[in-house]
Amino acid sequence: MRGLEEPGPGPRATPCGCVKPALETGNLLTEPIGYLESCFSAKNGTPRQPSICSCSRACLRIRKSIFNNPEHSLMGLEQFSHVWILFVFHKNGHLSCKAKVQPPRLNGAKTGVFSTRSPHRPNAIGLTLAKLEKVEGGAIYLSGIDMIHGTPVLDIKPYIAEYDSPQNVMEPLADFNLQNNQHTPNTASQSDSKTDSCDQRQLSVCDEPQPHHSTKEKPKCPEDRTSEENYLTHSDTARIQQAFPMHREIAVDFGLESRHDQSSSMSEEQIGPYGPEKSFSGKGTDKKLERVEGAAVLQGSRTETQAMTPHLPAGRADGAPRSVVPAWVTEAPVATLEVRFTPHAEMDLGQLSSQGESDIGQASFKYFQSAEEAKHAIEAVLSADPRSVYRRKLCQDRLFYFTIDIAHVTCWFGDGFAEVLRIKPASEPVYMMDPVGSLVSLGS
Ligand SMILES: C[S@@+](CC[C@H](N)C(=O)[O-])C[C@H]1O[C@@H](n2cnc3c(N)ncnc32)[C@H](O)[C@@H]1O
Repeated sequence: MRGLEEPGPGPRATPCGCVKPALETGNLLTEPIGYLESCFSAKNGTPRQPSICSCSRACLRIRKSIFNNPEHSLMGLEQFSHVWILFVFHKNGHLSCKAKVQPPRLNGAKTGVFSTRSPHRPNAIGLTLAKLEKVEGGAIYLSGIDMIHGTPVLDIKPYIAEYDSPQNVMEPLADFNLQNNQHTPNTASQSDSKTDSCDQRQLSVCDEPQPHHSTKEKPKCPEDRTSEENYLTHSDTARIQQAFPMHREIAVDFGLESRHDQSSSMSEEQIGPYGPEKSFSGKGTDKKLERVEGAAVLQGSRTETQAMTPHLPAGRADGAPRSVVPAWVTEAPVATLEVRFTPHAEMDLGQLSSQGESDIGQASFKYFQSAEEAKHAIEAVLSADPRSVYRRKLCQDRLFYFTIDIAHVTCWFGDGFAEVLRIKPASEPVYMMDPVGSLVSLGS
C-alpha cells in the first residue's frame, strides 16, 4: 500500500509532451481561462484593492481553448452581482520567498505575508471580489478591479454572501442551545474570538445547514435591530428551512444582507494591509482616514506589526464580532489624500474626451463612460496614495505617472494631497480587443 507521504501517481506527460504533475501533489499546472482586459495598463497606479476605485473596469473573455462554447461556462452567472476572480500576479517577475513583507499601507512595517494581500507570495495567486456588470456571450464585464491589463485569470466563482461573509451567516441558529431551548449568548472575549475559531464556526453553520429548533423562548438575533425584530418565531424557522437552499433568502429575511448592500460586507472581507480605507467604524474610501496614535508604532522600516485591540464591528447587541480585523489594518498609518487637479490638467482631461467625440483619429475612453468618470477614477486611485513606501519616504518630490484607460496621468504629492499636473493620451492605450490578438504580446 502506498504511504501517505508518497506523492501518489507520478508525473504524466500531456499530448504536447510537457510533464503534468498529478493533482494529488498539489502541483497544479494552471491554464488561464482568459486574460483580463483592464483599464490599468501597469502596476503603477493600479488600486491596491478593488474597492478603492469602483468605476475601474475590465473585461474577461473565456478562451475557446478552455471551452468550445465559452458562453456555456458562464450560464447562470449573470444572476450574481459580484464574482471572485482568481488570477496570477504575472508581472511580479519572480516568485517571492519572503515570509515577511512590508505592505505600502503599513508604511514600512513588516508583517507575515499570509496576513496581507501582498502580490508577493509563494504562489503569486491574487483574489479579487469584483462587481459583475454584465455577461455577454463568452465574456464578463467587471468593475471595481485591481488587476492590470493582461492578467491571466485562473477561475471565476460567484460571490455568495451567505457562504463568503461571516457577517451573513445564521449565527442565531448555531448559538441556540438544543438541550434547553435557551439562546446561549456569545460571550466570546477578544482573546477567544480570534478569526479562526469565530469564522470557522460561523461558516460551518452556513455550509451545513442545521436542523431548526423549536423556539418556545424567543432567542435574540444579535443584529442591530429592535428587540422585537430580533426574535425568531416558529414561522421564521419554517422559513429558514424552506429557504436553506437559497441562503440569500435567509439573510434577506433577517435583514442581514440585500443584493444591493454587498459593498459593506465586501469591504470588510477585502480589508488587508493592502486593503481599502474602510473600517468597521464606517470610514469610507472617500473620507480621510485619520492618523491614529496607536498605529504610529507601525512607522519605520524596522517595525513589525504588533497585537493591537481588534477593531470590532458595530451593530451587535452582545458586542461579539462576526469577523475580526486587527487594528493595524483598519487604523494603518497611511492617510488618504486630498486630490487636486491643476486648471491645465482639467483642460487636458476635457480635450482627451472631446478628441474622442469629434472623432479625429484619437481614441476616446475605452472603459470610462465620460470624462467625469475618468476624473473620479483618477481621484480614487490617488486618494488611496498609490506610492510605494520607498517613493513615499525617499522620493517625495519625484513626479508620479500612471496610465488609466487612454489617459497618461502626471502628478506630484505634497503633504496630505496629490495634485494632477497633466493628462495626456497614453502612447499605448489599453484597448478592449479580441483576446487572441491581445494575448500574443503576453507570451501566453
Ligand atoms: C495588493 S494586490 C491585491 C490583489 C487582490 N485583491 C488580492 O487581494 O489578492 C493589488 C496590486 O497588485 C498589483 N497587480 C495587479 N495585477 C497584477 C499582475 N497581473 N501582476 C503583478 N502585479 C499585479 C497592482 O500593483 C495592484 O495594486
